[in-house]
Amino acid sequence: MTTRIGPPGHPSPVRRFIGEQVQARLDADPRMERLPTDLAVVYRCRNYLDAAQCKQLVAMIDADRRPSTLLSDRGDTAFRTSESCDMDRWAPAVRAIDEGIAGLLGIAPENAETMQGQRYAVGQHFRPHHDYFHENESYWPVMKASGGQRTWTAMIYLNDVEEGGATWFPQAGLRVAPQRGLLLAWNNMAADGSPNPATLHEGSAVTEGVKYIVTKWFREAPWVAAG
Ligand SMILES: O=C(O)CCC(=O)C(=O)O
Ligand SMILES: [Fe+2]
Repeated sequence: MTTRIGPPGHPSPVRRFIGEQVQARLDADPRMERLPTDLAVVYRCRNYLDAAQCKQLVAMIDADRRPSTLLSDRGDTAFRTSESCDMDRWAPAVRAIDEGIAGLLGIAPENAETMQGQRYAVGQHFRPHHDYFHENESYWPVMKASGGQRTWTAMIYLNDVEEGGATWFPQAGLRVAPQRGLLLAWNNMAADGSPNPATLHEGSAVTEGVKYIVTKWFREAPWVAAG
């Protein structure tokens, strides 16, 4: 999750295969639109969720939110200032959406971490980071044993935001403004299955209003919850 110097990982046939399979599936799905960059594989789907589904997830986030945490022990509390929560995977509404996203990507639902809800108030942000694990960080052995590398990310905006709150990929040159129901999905790996540094992204600060999202991170193998 950090932006340290040095290669974050190595090529991998398994991750390469997952990348190709999911990309082929999304290319064939008329709902999906590939965003214009050669540096990363990023798709958008407008109105993936309807207003009622979004409203229900927002209410669940509001009921359960607490200050967000970081995986890396960078000790920088200003890095991710939003609030977040694990969504209850057994709640019927969450379960249906979980399974829907896994089906959309064609990845086994077991490979996904628990869906995470996130809320940003005015001024809150998530500074530029990678969703993949840096394999030279101290947390890697634990992550490797619990499903391995994060391959694809899927996130959904649950509301329109008055101003700010875009998801910005500074290296890939993409900026996506929040829009209720819009799903964004990208491969955190490069074509050879190694972590792709150009997937660096931030949740820019909200300047007016509040922003709600849900995020799903898919592992290369079935995910085993820590603890
Ligand atoms: O809030 C955003 O737009 C990005 C969120 C994000 O990067 C994440 O949850 O990993
Ligand atoms: Fe992220």
